[in-house]
Amino acid sequence: MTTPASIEARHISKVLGGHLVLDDVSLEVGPGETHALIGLNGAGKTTLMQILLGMLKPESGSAYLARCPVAGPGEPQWSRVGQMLDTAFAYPELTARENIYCSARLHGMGRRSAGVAAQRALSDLGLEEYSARRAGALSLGNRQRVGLAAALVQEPDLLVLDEPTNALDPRGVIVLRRLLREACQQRGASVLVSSHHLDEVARMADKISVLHRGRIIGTLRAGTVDLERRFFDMVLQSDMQGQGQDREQDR
Ligand SMILES: Nc1ncnc2c1ncn2[C@@H]1O[C@H](COP(=O)(O)OP(=O)(O)OP(=O)(O)O)[C@@H](O)[C@H]1O
Repeated sequence: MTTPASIEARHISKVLGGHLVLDDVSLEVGPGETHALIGLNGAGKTTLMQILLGMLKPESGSAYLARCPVAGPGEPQWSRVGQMLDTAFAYPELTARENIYCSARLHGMGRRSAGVAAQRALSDLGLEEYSARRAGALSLGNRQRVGLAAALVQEPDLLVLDEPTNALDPRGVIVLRRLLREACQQRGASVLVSSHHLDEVARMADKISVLHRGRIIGTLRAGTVDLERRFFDMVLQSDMQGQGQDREQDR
């Protein structure tokens, strides 16, 4: 029996370029849950996602996917994981369909089922008319759609998506929101997304964590009114506390 989906960071700290970019970060995304990570540029969102996906090692703390440590013995079942980090990755020389098909194969699907799944993913993301076009010749938004189709093609139940909507048009945003909702409802997926768009996050996520200067400084409920103001209040308060502590240390 497969373990229920979950994504977990436990007390993760990370130093990059001599700076502490993640400081004791913990969060958990349960099965059937969409959790959004919001924060200003440079807050540490991508770094945290890279650690959760085993692409970077933390200085301390641990990451778990479906309760399995990401580093160490008993690695997670990577076929259950769909991810898209930073700008959507696609082999520029391959067509949209070939990119998505490759992703399905790399996630362990057989030839026939990968072909069927790639066709479905192309259709889900509204990419059919571009299916035979080289990824390198697509617009930014359509390349992001290819990246998302490649992340979703094998119907993963562990999804880590870094700013998945930043190049999408409003129709694409609605489509992605529906696909993520279906993943949660139909296969109990755990979804972690980062975004700068608070109103969009409010529609997509069950829970919102605010990451600021490498620390989780609070959580917001998706239904909260005036999310933007609450976000900035939280950031400002954290900065003021930080300045107060600096002055104490200077004495
Ligand atoms: N390879 C690296 N070497 C040194 N510093 C790095 C490296 N990668 C990231 N950083 C620094 O780590 C911090 C966190 O970066 P990260 O990309 O995780 O932030 P982010 O929240 O995803 O930002 P954005 O919203 O702009 O994408 C930043 O200060 C960044 O400059």
